[in-house]
Amino acid sequence: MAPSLHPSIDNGIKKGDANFAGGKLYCHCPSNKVEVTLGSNVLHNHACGCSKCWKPKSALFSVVGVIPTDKLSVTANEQKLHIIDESAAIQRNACRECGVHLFGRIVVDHPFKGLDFVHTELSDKSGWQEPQFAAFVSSIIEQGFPPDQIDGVRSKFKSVGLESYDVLSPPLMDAIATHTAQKNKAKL
Ligand SMILES: N[C@@H](CCC(=O)N[C@@H](CSCO)C(=O)NCC(=O)O)C(=O)O
Ligand SMILES: [Zn+2]
Ligand SMILES: [Zn+2]
Repeated sequence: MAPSLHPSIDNGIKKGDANFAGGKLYCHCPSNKVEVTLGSNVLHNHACGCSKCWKPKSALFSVVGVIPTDKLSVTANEQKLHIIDESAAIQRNACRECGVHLFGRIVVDHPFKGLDFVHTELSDKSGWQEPQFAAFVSSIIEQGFPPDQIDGVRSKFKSVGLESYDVLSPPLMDAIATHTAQKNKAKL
């Protein structure tokens, strides 16, 4: 059986709703769930193969999108959250009990500062923006995926309409490079 890329990708992608207004995310604890309320849809939703993003059980990829920080609030059981790695650019706030990542916040100078990274599969609503592309695909090899099977992964993404990249998509990489160029100019 082919390995699961992600449950929301394996059987084809369901398009989101352009007028979707947001909803709540819940961790996987059976009770006293951490609850996060999002006041809008997400942007730049994508599959991510990196080793740091939270993936559901047995999936090779995470699906992660961004939302402005001021549209996100923790509305229940915040005391269960802890930051996985304080030194990472994206500070991933996870539930201490079930391990699910509720949101990742950028606190350092970064082109995406002001945006939080979230996993819309933690919501019980549909209408969230669908994944737009696959990022950090080769990173799954770093985590042990057989390199001779990576073409199959890229083909599977293609068959559901997603381009594969080994970093982020070109428009997002351009935004990061523009930010770096501006910082470099400021130093001259
Ligand atoms: N090969 C590494 C790549 C990790 C990486 O750079 N991840 C990206 C994308 S995360 C969501 O798109 C990133 O920006 N990371 C910053 C951070 O995690 O703080 C690996 O697989 O670990
Ligand atoms: Zn939990
Ligand atoms: Zn990632």
